[in-house]
Amino acid sequence: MVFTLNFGIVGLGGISETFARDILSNPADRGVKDVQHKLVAAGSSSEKKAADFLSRVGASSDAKAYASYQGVYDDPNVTAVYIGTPHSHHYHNARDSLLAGKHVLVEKPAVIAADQMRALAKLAKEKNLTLMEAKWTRFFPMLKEIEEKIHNGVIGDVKQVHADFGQTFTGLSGDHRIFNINLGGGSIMDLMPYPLIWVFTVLFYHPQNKLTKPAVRGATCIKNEFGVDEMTTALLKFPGLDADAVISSNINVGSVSTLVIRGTKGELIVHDLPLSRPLSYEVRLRDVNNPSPDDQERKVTRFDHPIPHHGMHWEADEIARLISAGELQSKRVPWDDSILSAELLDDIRAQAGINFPASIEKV
Ligand SMILES: NC(=O)C1=CN([C@@H]2O[C@H](COP(=O)(O)OP(=O)(O)OC[C@H]3O[C@@H](n4cnc5c(N)ncnc54)[C@H](OP(=O)(O)O)[C@@H]3O)[C@@H](O)[C@H]2O)C=CC1
Ligand SMILES: O=C1OC[C@@H](O)[C@H](O)[C@H]1O
Repeated sequence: MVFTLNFGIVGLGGISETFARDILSNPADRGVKDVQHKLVAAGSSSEKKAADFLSRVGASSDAKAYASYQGVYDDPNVTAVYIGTPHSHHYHNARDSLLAGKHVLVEKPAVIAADQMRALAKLAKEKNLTLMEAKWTRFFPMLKEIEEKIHNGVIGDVKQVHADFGQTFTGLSGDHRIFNINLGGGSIMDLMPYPLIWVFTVLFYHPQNKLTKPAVRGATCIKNEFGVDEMTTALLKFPGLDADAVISSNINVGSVSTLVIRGTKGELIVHDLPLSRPLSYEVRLRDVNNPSPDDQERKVTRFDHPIPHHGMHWEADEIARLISAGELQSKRVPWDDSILSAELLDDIRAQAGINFPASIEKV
């Protein structure tokens, strides 16, 4: 029996379009047989924008176009709402959806401040509804494979993760969400969630870490003329593992993103980035009996993982399975995961000196 999840989407920008196309792709293309998705409604700042969106992405002709988000929340055909609005709006949109009785998949970062995530989790529990942050990369088969290998000691004891995500945003005005402090702009909120996804995968969820929270041991940023961070670097300490993570993000110089995991027996390097959607990796093992690791050739094995379509369908499959099973939260992105990443982003922003308006942080 195939479970069909009826989605409504609010905030019809770039990522909502990618998400819509992915959920409407054939599940067989990714070997999925138990769930499928239908796009039944879209809510926007204008009805025409919503109608054009639905027709462009190939939704069925009975899908409803609304000139408001509330139209989607109140539509009885909608089972789950996908929220693709700017960061500042996630909390309020997710709250409104839950209050209207809808399950929620909310774009990353789910909230501006950790207290907002705590409030959403409490509300979802009270309403008996499924809530998940759209940390889509957590659901990639490649990431699951890397997680398993690292946790099984493929590169020995893991000592350091170096995760950097840079992407340039050129030709945009200060009103654009990426540069607008009132919309939660800057590299920390937009890109840093991905270095964190990798650090969580490799270190936080490492069995020997026993879910011990890392400490932020410093964060520094460069601000741009609009007052948002355009480049940030932070250091995380995992005392349970005796391992560190260096994470960085930038929206000014882009350049070559980096993801290297270093262990006592070698390295695992992720290639074909961005960090949000990588396609391959290599495991580089040294001869542990050789006392001089720097001088020696590594035994290198490469693994390729092409992604069918864009890859956001896997997170949609996850929430469909959760809803079908009556589960409120995902085991791969539980509410505590979203709360912890929000706490770390709060801490990084505080140490880097980035203050958002109180109006977008409040519960
Ligand atoms: N998972 C991923 O790979 C990606 C995730 N994202 C995340 O998705 C979210 C949206 O990003 P993206 O699609 O690039 O953003 P866009 O700017 O392209 O779209 C955002 C949409 O939100 C709505 N909106 C509501 N209020 C505002 C406002 N005050 N200013 C601007 N837009 C508003 C608009 O839709 P409408 O007019 O229909 O209401 C707008 O089109 C962000 O949280 C971002 O972090 C972004 C890119 C990739
Ligand atoms: O989530 C994201 O990943 C890819 C980036 O292009 C985008 O700005 C960001 O929001």
